[in-house]
Amino acid sequence: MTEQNAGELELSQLVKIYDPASELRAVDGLSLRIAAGEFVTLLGPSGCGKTTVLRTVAGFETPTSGSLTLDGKNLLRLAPSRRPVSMVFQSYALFPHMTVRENVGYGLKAAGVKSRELTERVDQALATMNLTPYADRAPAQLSGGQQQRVALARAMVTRPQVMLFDEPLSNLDAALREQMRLEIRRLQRQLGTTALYVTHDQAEAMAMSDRVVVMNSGRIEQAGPPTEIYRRPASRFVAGFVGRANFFEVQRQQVDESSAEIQLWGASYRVPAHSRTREAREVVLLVRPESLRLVPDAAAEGPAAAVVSAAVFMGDRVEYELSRGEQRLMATVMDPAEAEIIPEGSRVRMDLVPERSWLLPA
Ligand SMILES: Nc1ncnc2c1ncn2[C@@H]1O[C@H](COP(=O)(O)OP(=O)(O)OP(=O)(O)O)[C@@H](O)[C@H]1O
Repeated sequence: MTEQNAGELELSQLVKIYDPASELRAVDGLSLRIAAGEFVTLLGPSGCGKTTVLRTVAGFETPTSGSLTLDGKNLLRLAPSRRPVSMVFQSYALFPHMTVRENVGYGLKAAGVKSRELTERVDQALATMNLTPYADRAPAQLSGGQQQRVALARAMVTRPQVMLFDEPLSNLDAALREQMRLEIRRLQRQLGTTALYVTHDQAEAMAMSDRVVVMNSGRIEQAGPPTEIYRRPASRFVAGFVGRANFFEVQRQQVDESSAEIQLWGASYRVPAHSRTREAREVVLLVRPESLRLVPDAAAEGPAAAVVSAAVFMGDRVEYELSRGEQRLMATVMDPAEAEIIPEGSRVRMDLVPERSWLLPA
């Protein structure tokens, strides 16, 4: 691999304390290795430290302690402008008095790239982002989506080893956001650039990332591919933060490291289990809405019985809200026939898909 294409980023034991008097750790001993060319997303609630991590990699913040290396070289010693890193902001941060072409070429000009090469590279970046017809416009004459594409073109034209994204799609409408997710991902793959992306939108994180890092209070709760985060969450926090979740308190007999026998609703099920359930005193069963089965049954009673309190038709699926005493549960049924849609007020018997359920420490 060439120097240009490498880009393994390693964050080790990063700590950031903004205000020594309060001792609040915005980032609390975070370690993360991001492979060259990998797309990693930091996901978590407001204030969990995502932006601080990103800004530390960019060089806009200095960590209180810890190390940061790129391909083994210490990044902390380099000023922000000397780091082979570029950042795309939520607010686009374009220069309003410059044309699109000038905005995109700005970094190359500052780096002293000669005018012929500069023109070629800018033209290429504009073409990649479908911006050629807008080259001579001012940012104010573009839509939000077009402005964000200018910001992307400006970030990629300097051929950074790492691209940082700070909630870049938050200001766009839903349809455009979905389209831009794919565009950013395609561009990142094509360039082979390492990407660190910050969002609090879990769908965005799932759709774009090789790996999702779920953060809470400055620490990593779990890091893994989207399927693992969704299907095999390590904690109740992760399960509840990523996707929608029903939790049931259950008794269990551990079968082995990765499965357990549980009793629920008067039946026994064998379910996959987190390895830490072996030592845990209390466990909880996660059942995603699409793994909760409903059987209409006017005579249903006992713990498996519930009442449909809402049935919402979403086109490709129906989303049910169920009530069982005080508890509110969610069930999703994909693409049901018209006659299969269960009306509000109906009694149902619940069943679960055991292999799609997941036992975790409470
Ligand atoms: N410049 C600053 N000075 C003091 N405290 C700060 C500063 N920036 C962030 N913090 C605090 O550090 C913690 C982490 O903030 P950070 O912005 O990294 O979180 P975040 O996960 O990106 O949140 P959001 O999703 O709301 O942007 C918060 O408690 C925040 O109040």
